[in-house]
Amino acid sequence: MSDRLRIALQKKGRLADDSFALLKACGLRFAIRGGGLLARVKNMPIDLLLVRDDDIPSFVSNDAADIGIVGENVLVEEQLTGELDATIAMRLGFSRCRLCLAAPDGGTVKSKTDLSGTRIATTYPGVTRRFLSDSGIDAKLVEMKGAVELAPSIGVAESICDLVSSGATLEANGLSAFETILKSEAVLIRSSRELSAAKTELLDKLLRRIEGVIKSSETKYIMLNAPKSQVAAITNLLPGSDAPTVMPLAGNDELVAVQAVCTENVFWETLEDLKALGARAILVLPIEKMMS
Ligand SMILES: Nc1ncnc2c1ncn2[C@@H]1O[C@H](COP(=O)(O)OP(=O)(O)OP(=O)(O)O)[C@@H](O)[C@H]1O
Ligand SMILES: O=P(O)(O)OC[C@H]1O[C@H](OP(=O)(O)OP(=O)(O)O)[C@H](O)[C@@H]1O
Ligand SMILES: [Mg+2]
Repeated sequence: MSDRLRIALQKKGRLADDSFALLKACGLRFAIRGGGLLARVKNMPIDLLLVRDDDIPSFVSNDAADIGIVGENVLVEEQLTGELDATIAMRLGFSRCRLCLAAPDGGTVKSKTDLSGTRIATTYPGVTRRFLSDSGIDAKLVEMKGAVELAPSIGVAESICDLVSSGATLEANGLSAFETILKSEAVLIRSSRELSAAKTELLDKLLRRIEGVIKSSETKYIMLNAPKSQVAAITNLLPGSDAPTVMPLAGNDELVAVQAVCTENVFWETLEDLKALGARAILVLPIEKMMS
């Protein structure tokens, strides 16, 4: 293989846009067009292999790609159902969802204790089978390729094991989740193969940049004016900031300016609490890049 680092990515779907955006935020310049399988990064020796998400773990395992971005659910399923040399190098925090057991509202299956002797429809036989065996439940799996939420209404299973995010799909089909068997997010995977020195250096650089992008997306710069008497209480409320800068305001003896880097999410509730303590002119600013 050439010395260009090859990254397997989902071409289109729930992972694709955030994967492309993450790599672009890391400074990779590329364009995804038409039906091409390979996109070349213009400013770094990196190629993007654009494929169906299910193929990503095996491509990484079989050396068709050096690394890949895939849902943890797909990685774990492939680890359980095949011989796979691919493990998580970094968690990426997007495409969060959970693999859940769900059954029709008002039906006979209400919890995992009702599953014995029933049929469960799923596209994740490996993870579902592991859960059943760990829980000592003897149920039959009905493997499907998609549209699993329809299985109970067409009479092929009493419950399903499928991905849930907002819960809208379950609700639209009159189903309720009663057990989460796997929590998932997008992950960057690699094999145990040793990479060339050049690729290792490039991968390390990419991983550090991804870390920086994830950290800066959670980090905000907060600026506000506060009554002097409330500075201690106000700085206590700033999420994940340890040393705020406190400065005098020209021509004002009662108020001071407070500025801090918050390393945790700043929610509307925090701003409301700050305001209740007398903070004014509160600004929350994004941080574009970070490196410590
Ligand atoms: N509703 C959701 N919300 C957030 N993430 C999700 C959701 N559904 C799935 N995912 C995550 O995104 C991954 C890809 O989902 P998608 O629906 O695009 O897969 P797919 O239809 O199998 O795509 P492909 O055509 O590449 O095979 C899933 O494996 C999961 O990790
Ligand atoms: O809880 P929700 O927010 O409704 O999300 C869950 C749905 O999302 C995924 O399917 P997707 O919409 O990607 O379509 P697909 O079934 O064609 O993969 C998943 O397979 C569920 O069906
Ligand atoms: Mg798929």
